[in-house]
Amino acid sequence: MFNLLPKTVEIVEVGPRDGLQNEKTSLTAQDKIDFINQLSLVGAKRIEAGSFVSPKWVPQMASSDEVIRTIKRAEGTRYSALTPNMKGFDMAMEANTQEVAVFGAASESFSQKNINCSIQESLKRFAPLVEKAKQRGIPVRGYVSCVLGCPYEGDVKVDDVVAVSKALLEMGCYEISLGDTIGVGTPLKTKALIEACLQVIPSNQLAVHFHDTYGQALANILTALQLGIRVIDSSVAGLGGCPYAKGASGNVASEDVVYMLHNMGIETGINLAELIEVGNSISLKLNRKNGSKVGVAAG
Ligand SMILES: CC(C)(COP(=O)([O-])OP(=O)([O-])OC[C@H]1O[C@@H](n2cnc3c(N)ncnc32)[C@H](O)[C@@H]1OP(=O)([O-])[O-])[C@@H](O)C(=O)NCCC(=O)NCCSC(=O)C[C@@](C)(O)CC(=O)[O-]
Repeated sequence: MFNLLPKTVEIVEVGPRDGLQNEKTSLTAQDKIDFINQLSLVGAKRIEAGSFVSPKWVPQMASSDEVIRTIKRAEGTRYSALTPNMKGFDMAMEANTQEVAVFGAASESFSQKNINCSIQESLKRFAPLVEKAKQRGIPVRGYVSCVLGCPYEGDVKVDDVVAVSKALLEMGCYEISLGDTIGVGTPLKTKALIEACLQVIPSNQLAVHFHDTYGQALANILTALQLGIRVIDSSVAGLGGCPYAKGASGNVASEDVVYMLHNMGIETGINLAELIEVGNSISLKLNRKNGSKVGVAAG
């Protein structure tokens, strides 16, 4: 039944960005630096460390510059940041960011609410950014939001997701992360979506990014694994959500994903016991309930 399962999976820890961007308590730059350093120490190999977006739109990410400059970079770990436009990209480069991500959407309304432009305009905005990144040897990840539903439009067509994903790939993004922004996806819909994306994107260039609003994320991740996906985004303690997707809960908790994978014999390079400690401590710092079932169960 599970004959396609891999020996290893890459976890992209998005807690310091997707997690913190939607928390009511804004952390100091030093708190964020400590948090990211702890994630590096537990063995996270890919960490989304910040976001160079307008501080008027997302004040929680305002200190990304200082954070990325100051974190202690572990050997073999990649630290990335979101960059919606050239201004963000230039700021990311000044902070010596190793990898950046552009973020588009498969829904027009979400694109407008999130980055204040249409899908086509966003692609036009990203193209010179990706070109500049290529010239500097900076890898660019491409996010597509609302792949399984939109907070403003409801159902989203699979063809629309495929079209934006293909455009980002052809532009030069090395990996496309499919975002179930409001966590409405279920396994059969996930399967149909990934199968359609695999028609135009090789499995080693696809990642999945599930929010856990309806408790479906692990089932969807298992579905993605069986279809050959090997890169999973998650957020320690299930932090966060998207400020422009009302009602969206946090990402699937990293602890829950790592627990599932390790117990299926799939390696992540992450020390689960230490990750649980990081999840408990950041939850305390943010004065919120730990959103990881594994974190809570392990105490
Ligand atoms: C994209 C913009 C900037 C357009 O915002 P805009 O207002 O259309 O931009 P603008 O070019 O007209 O500039 C307006 C002001 O913003 C400044 N500005 C312009 N660009 C930047 C920048 N990069 N960094 C800092 N400042 C910037 C610019 O300098 C100017 O400053 P002012 O003259 O008013 O003082 C805005 O809409 C924005 O910042 N949006 C960010 C939204 C966001 O961060 N959303 C959350 C991340 S996406 C997400 O969570 C989904 C994901 C990725 O996780 C996957 C999933 O789950 O689906």
